[in-house]
Amino acid sequence: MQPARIAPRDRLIVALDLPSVASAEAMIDRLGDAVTFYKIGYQLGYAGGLILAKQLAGSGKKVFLDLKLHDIGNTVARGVESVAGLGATFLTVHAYPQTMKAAVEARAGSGLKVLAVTVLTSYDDTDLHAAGYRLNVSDLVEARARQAQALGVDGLVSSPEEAAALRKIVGDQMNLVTPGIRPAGSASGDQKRIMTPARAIAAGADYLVVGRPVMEAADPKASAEAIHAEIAQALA
Ligand SMILES: O=c1ccn([C@@H]2O[C@H](COP(=O)(O)O)[C@@H](O)[C@H]2O)c(=O)[nH]1
Repeated sequence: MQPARIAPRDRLIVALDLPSVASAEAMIDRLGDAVTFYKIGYQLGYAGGLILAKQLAGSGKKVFLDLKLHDIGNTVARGVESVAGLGATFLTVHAYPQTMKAAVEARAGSGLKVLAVTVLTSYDDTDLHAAGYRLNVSDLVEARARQAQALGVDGLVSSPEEAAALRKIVGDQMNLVTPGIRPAGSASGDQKRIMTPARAIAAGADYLVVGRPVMEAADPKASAEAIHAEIAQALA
């Protein structure tokens, strides 16, 4: 079920959820060769992180820009064109048809892959209903995955809880990228749909996104290496 094309150590994507480029650079130094793939989201992106993203990509690390774009199609397309020049591997957009269509068209010819965020991993059914949706999480994730696939989106962001069902729907052509990863004993924080690294890989996730369990660890490098070991064991 797991695509052989992904190097095992690239399956861990560490979220650089930090307040400044200086703190991110210190963390990258500390993590060294334990991390090959970094995610930059709102916190660091709005604090100079897009320049860091370009430098990281230029230095041989892989970069996931988790910008979760959602706007009118023209604005999304122009934004994606700008992001395509940064050398990132992945960019997120919210899984709305106009947004996904614009992003896919705008990334054509670049190396950038567009990921659609299906339903945020901090949401459960109650949260979705409070936001005005009638569907439950699993049905909305699946409906959005089908739309994303039909529109040519490169991958999906979901909880690992949905990974097995999504694999059946989209096969192995779309990347399944899963936040909501919590090694045994880690605090869940605001995440509501979580799994351990080993269970997420066994469920069919391609990439595991991990932030606080690494960023807040006493020894972040040891934490990342422990996740790699769990991934390797699950793949064996
Ligand atoms: O549905 C989603 C989409 C994105 N994220 C991002 O992943 C990391 C998770 O961080 P943790 O500290 O491991 O919870 C964070 O940057 C989110 O913005 C997500 O959690 N869920």
